[in-house]
Amino acid sequence: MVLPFKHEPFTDFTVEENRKDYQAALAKVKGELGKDYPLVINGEKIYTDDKLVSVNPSNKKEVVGQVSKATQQHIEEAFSSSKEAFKEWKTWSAEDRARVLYRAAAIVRRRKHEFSAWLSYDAGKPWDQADGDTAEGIDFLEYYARHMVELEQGKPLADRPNEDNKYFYQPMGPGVVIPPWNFAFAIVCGTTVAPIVAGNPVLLKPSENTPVIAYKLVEVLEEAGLPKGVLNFVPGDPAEIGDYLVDHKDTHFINFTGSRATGVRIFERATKIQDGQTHLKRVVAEMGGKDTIIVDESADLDLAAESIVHSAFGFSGQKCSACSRAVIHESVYDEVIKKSVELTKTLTVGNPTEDNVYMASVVNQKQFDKIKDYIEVGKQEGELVFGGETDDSKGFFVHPTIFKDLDPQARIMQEEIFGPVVAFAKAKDFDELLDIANNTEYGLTGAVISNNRENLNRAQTEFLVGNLYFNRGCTAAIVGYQPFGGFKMSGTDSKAGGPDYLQHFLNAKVVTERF
Ligand SMILES: NC(=O)c1ccc[n+]([C@@H]2O[C@H](COP(=O)([O-])OP(=O)(O)OC[C@H]3O[C@@H](n4cnc5c(N)ncnc54)[C@H](O)[C@@H]3O)[C@@H](O)[C@H]2O)c1
Ligand SMILES: N[C@@H](CCC=O)C(=O)O
Repeated sequence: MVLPFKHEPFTDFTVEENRKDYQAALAKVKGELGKDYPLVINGEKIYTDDKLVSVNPSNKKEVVGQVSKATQQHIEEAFSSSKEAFKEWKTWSAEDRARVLYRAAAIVRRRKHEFSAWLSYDAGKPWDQADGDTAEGIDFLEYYARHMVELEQGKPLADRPNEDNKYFYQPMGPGVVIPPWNFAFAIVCGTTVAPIVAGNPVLLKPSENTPVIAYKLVEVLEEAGLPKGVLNFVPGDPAEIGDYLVDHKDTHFINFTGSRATGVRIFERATKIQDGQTHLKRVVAEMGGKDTIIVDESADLDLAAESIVHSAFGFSGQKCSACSRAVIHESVYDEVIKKSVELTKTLTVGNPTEDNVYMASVVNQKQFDKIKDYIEVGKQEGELVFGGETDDSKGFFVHPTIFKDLDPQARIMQEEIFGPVVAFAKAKDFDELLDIANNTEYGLTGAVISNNRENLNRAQTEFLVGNLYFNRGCTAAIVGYQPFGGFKMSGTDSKAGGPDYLQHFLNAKVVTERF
């Protein structure tokens, strides 16, 4: 019997036994570091000489694994295998496809800390963040499986005398999944299994930063009974195979999550019809954010500081949902900054493959350098009130950093930093709080900390973001509870983990019969 969907509980690391279990998982994974991982095409494991090397971002000398790189020739083979696999896979009932996902969820659940430990190594995730990432992956498996079974019933239509109308969904064909590194299990898993459970074969090109944990998902799905060719694993250099995957005539959909620059490039390229292409490509592109928490004069100021600090610095701000702008009513501005600084002082920074720290390193040298540059920009544009330290001698460490007195048009108020940097700005009334919140090209998440119902009601329609939160932080959406996706240049508002998501990978069909 399949129980109703309920999200996977998080691990409480204040419990000694849970801490010990996590340390045991880290030790197990440490014993498996440095291995070689193959491409997987039509179920066949292919090792190439050219490799992506994944290192532990908190200890950059430690090699997590080496993953074979796919060439354009491998992509051709993967498309052939997908087209062949589609013939069978599309005939499976939704229940049978869903069972593969339920089984995969059970496998991951049994090995939950092990998956999270891989995330601590491959993506530099602190324990609670890794645990949340793995739990979200399990949720995507459980949620999309149930939802596809429901969707297979189609939707009701009006009927007339002597006429029967049916509305139902059919899979589209092979497509490409291109995820980011920052939810290296959850987003890879969700963006892959959604089109698969809908009946489509997938070519998965994981991020070059976190290919090892992506391979672990491929292993699990194979163990769960996914037929060969339905999921082809084609890691590689995006400069060599990115456009090739997107442009390919056999690509029916591109399920992309990542930066605005890459998303826009994919969106544009996908509109060009290639020789031999017989369909329009669908593009799901979930992109960056410049997310704001606004605090009015009626707010609980401790709650405001807690919401800002945890949304800004959880996983070192490397979430599309992270709070990078705090816009505060002038009457409570100084107090909220003071409380935020006090709370930030309590956060620990270290190596999550050794300790249960609040923050770890950022993902790589490129991100480290970029964030460091933004900290210098912030010093010119505003006043540094806390943090600013960086150290890349062993890992890519950036300490939590707070700036105040920013002009709303300042670069650090407008550009996505994707690091542990938050900028405070002041507003004179609720109109100005909302104006500043909306003055970016992004529209992903936001939060309002307020006890004024009129202000909350206004924000509901006037704060232009896909995911808006009242009296809590702006991160940590949960599958089935807060479907996720952004407005404006944050993306196509696909609402991952929600009731409209699978339709992005399905063709709706109407059949009418006259009697
Ligand atoms: N909106 C969301 O749901 C969401 C979720 C997570 C991350 N993000 C965003 O993702 C970004 C961070 O992730 P990232 O650094 O991996 O982003 P990125 O754009 O650099 O890379 C994302 C993916 O695109 C691939 N890629 C790069 N160039 C490509 C090309 N020319 N063609 C095809 N694929 C290409 C990469 O290899 C990777 O797999 C941030 O901007 C963050 O806000 C958004
Ligand atoms: N869904 C995640 C963010 C994903 C992007 O990085 C959240 O809600 O915090």
